[in-house]
Amino acid sequence: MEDHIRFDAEACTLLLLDQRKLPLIEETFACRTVEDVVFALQTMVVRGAPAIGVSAAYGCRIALRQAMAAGAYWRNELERLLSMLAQARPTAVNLVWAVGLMREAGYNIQDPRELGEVWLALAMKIHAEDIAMNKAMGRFGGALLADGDTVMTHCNAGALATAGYGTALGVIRGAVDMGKKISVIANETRPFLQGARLTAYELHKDGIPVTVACDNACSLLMQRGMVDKVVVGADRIVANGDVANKIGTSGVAILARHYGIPFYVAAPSSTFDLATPDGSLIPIEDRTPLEVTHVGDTRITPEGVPVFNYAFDVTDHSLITGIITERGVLSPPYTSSIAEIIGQERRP
Ligand SMILES: CSC[C@H]1O[C@H](OP(=O)(O)O)[C@H](O)[C@@H]1O
Repeated sequence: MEDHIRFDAEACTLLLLDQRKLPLIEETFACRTVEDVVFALQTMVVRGAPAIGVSAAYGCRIALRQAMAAGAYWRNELERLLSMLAQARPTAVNLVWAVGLMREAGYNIQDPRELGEVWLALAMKIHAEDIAMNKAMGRFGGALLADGDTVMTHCNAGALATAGYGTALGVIRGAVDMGKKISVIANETRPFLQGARLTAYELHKDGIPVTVACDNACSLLMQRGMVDKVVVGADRIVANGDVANKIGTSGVAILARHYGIPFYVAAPSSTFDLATPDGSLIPIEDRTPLEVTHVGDTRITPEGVPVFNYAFDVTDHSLITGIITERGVLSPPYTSSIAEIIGQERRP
């Protein structure tokens, strides 16, 4: 599934497999303007921190084409569009990371046509690098799983959340590629159901045994010894190793600690935010109540009753057994291992 994000350079159009409609309908959503890309990000046509970053990189190229219609004022218009793009979703640091890389690459280029070529090449490099990083994580993380393990995961940190192969699911694919028999428990992950709809879709297509579990079953499954390890993705990992990930992740981590089950996070270096010292400062996205009040088009809560719909929570670094990256597996104390391994900044 390395083609769910495609860019038609001639038409300057971003083509996305519409994840709102999976697993029942496979349909492409076309983004011809920055407004289309922002819509796709905010409504989760495309979602997942690395996939958000790759889509935003192509979104910058679209912004440039759009800005050139402003003639002599194209730079001002471009900056307005880039700012709109960078603010589409607040938690996954990959979004501002990608837009920042594009801005940096184009800082001194005066000719918009030259800038367009530079930005297209960089977006394609970010795209290819993400897949390569995921496969490296698969090798490092796959070695941590044992033949016969049942691995719980939360949300979707697979090919659909990245440019391809996946982070948490990349670790599972890496172990399978090593010849290990791995079964997966996919927490359904209300309210958007990334686990039930997307992780189950990916792994079933790959022939990897997967069972969908209600989020509420987590403790029972662990208590009964049905979970050997937990591997999840991340949207932002900060300097002390605190991790922002899909709502419910911190609860899974607390339960894993209680039952003595190793809890791993898999994420590329582009998901780290070393400028933020700890998880209390990570912006947590507050999404539309409609995702909670409705399942599809069916209302399930009484009119007039308010709901919470925080999209992420923060897992304390003390609950994390290891952080799997493309540069190796980080161990506690994370403040020093992150500074040592991730702090050596490398550009794609
Ligand atoms: C490989 S990072 C995927 C990460 O992003 C998901 O959030 P969303 O579906 O809202 O974009 C979730 O936190 C996953 O772990």
